[in-house]
Amino acid sequence: MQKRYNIEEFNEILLRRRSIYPYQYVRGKVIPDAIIWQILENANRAPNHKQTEPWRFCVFSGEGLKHFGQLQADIYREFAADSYQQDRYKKLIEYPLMSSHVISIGMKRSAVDKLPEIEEVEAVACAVQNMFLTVTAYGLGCYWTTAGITYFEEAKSHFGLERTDKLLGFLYIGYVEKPVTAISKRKPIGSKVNWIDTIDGINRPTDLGKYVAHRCAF
Ligand SMILES: Cc1cc2nc3c(=O)[nH]c(=O)nc-3n(C[C@H](O)[C@H](O)[C@H](O)COP(=O)(O)O)c2cc1C
Repeated sequence: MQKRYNIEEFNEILLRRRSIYPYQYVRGKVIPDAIIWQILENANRAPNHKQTEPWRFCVFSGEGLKHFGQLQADIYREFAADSYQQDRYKKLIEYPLMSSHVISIGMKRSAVDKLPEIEEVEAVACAVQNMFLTVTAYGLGCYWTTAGITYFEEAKSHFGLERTDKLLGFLYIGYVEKPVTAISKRKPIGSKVNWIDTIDGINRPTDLGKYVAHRCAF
């Protein structure tokens, strides 16, 4: 039999995972490298079709946060064209400085003949969720942003990515100033699930959503 884990604790980590933003972090409080490496190790355990391991990360910490902030602001100013906004430029410099670490999230495309691109993107998203849950389990905060320069072709090379690769955003991480206790708003899972257990394939109404909501209400 497979090893059993503490499922209540695991469900609690999932339930409590929230996007927590840099203005909610304790400024200047630095997460130890060992924890950041564990977060990265857990990313590396994500499922991936054809074992391409497409996730690529650049970690920015310490003075590197200043470098990253200025870099993304400069790229934004140079290439944003008509969508340029001065307050966005300022935020791109300031947000990294409120964080302990920023990690760029990249997809390295290696299986052009073997896999549709979306499957390599999906594998990276699984890696990010592993990071998110690890951050939550450590009692830290993070959020994934695709704002700013994420989809700028010109940004890729600064994060070790080439033309066929994709920049998928940035994970900002920090110690949380004031605990976030509210759980995330979601419509019931029952409203998004068809459950078929009849030979004729006819869906029957299910109270699964209610069941899950009830189980999580502790
Ligand atoms: C791929 C992706 C990109 C996101 N980009 C942004 C973003 O650019 N700015 C932002 O404020 N939040 C961003 N978020 C966070 C979502 O807004 C957040 O997950 C959502 O509001 C639900 O809140 P929760 O994560 O606390 O459950 C992003 C989330 C994902 C998955």
